[in-house]
Amino acid sequence: MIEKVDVKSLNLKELEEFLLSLGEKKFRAKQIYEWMHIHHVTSFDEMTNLSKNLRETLKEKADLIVLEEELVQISKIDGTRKYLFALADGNMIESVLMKYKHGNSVCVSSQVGCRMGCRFCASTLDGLVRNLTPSEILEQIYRIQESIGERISNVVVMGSGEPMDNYDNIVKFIELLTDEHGLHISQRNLTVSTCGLVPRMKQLADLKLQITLALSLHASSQEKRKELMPVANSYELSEVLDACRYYFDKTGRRITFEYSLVGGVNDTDEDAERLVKLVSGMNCHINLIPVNPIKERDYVQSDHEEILKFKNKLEKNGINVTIRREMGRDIDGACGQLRKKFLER
Ligand SMILES: C[S@@+](CC[C@H](N)C(=O)[O-])C[C@H]1O[C@@H](n2cnc3c(N)ncnc32)[C@H](O)[C@@H]1O
Ligand code: SF4
Repeated sequence: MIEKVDVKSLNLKELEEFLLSLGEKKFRAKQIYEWMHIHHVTSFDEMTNLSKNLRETLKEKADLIVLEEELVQISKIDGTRKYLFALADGNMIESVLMKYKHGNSVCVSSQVGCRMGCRFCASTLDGLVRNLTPSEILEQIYRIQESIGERISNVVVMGSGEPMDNYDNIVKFIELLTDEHGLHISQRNLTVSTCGLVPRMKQLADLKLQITLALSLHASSQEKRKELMPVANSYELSEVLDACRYYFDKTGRRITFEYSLVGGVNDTDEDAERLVKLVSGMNCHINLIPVNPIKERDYVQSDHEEILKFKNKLEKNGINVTIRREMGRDIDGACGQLRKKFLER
């Protein structure tokens, strides 16, 4: 069987080449591109300015990737929505919509599952199933925008999966998401979070994009990081921080460090002091995240007082720090949990 072309993962130039290969005029590509990336139609039949013949050819030769909304949970506390989407092959992924005063932000998944094995994370419990295509990552945003009837202005790649482990597809996704002929989200409104795959972080830096890179740090010593994140067995903390400095040098973009506070594990005074030393002199921002306990592990959240103490220590040393608001506390919290619960059922 000849494989169909995933047209939503093609940039305009590639789509033009595809149309030319079908014996069609180049300008058809722009029309199809707009139907997919601006109007977010769900079938070739809705592309009404194309001839019937062309629509039939497209059905035969191309795939129009569309996600199916399987379930939505809406937080009564802050309106956060958690979506479970079905992919064409039956796999499930989750995405989150957070409503802020400054606009709507969507957190997307980059893989089905994850193979990085971080101890506190529900996404990795069953390992990696597969990478998501650029179209499947984009679709999470398009379906959510269509379902709420409001524009999405911010995107964070912080759902299930390690984006730097799906590098080429993520870079293509960024190109399509920020393209002026599509949804045209500003690069500055996009954050990509990584557990610290050093060579890929440097490769991304070399593209000199204006996106924010977030590093999941979670520990201030190599030993403790290794305990929480197996990826630390491959890269020393010093190498990961050097890659962050490299990213800043190439892009001028301030790095965000994510630090999930786990009670009794990485939340002591000593941890905070080491963290201060580690990032001193760097143009960065630290996001403290009270860990969201998952039932498969016995990690617990730090006490509220400990969290404040930790934050104050950083602030006193001139570090930009925020405690991340726990959005959607009343719906299946940690990413990967909703999918896991659904699969178990
Ligand atoms: C799910 S990951 C996805 C992006 C990328 N793989 C990474 O690790 O940065 C996004 C962030 O959520 C954090 N995270 C995962 N499970 C968590 C939990 N149970 N509680 C709090 N934060 C968690 C991760 O450490 C990471 O900083
Ligand atoms: S925290 Fe990120 S890298 Fe680690 S297992 Fe979860 S999704 Fe994967």
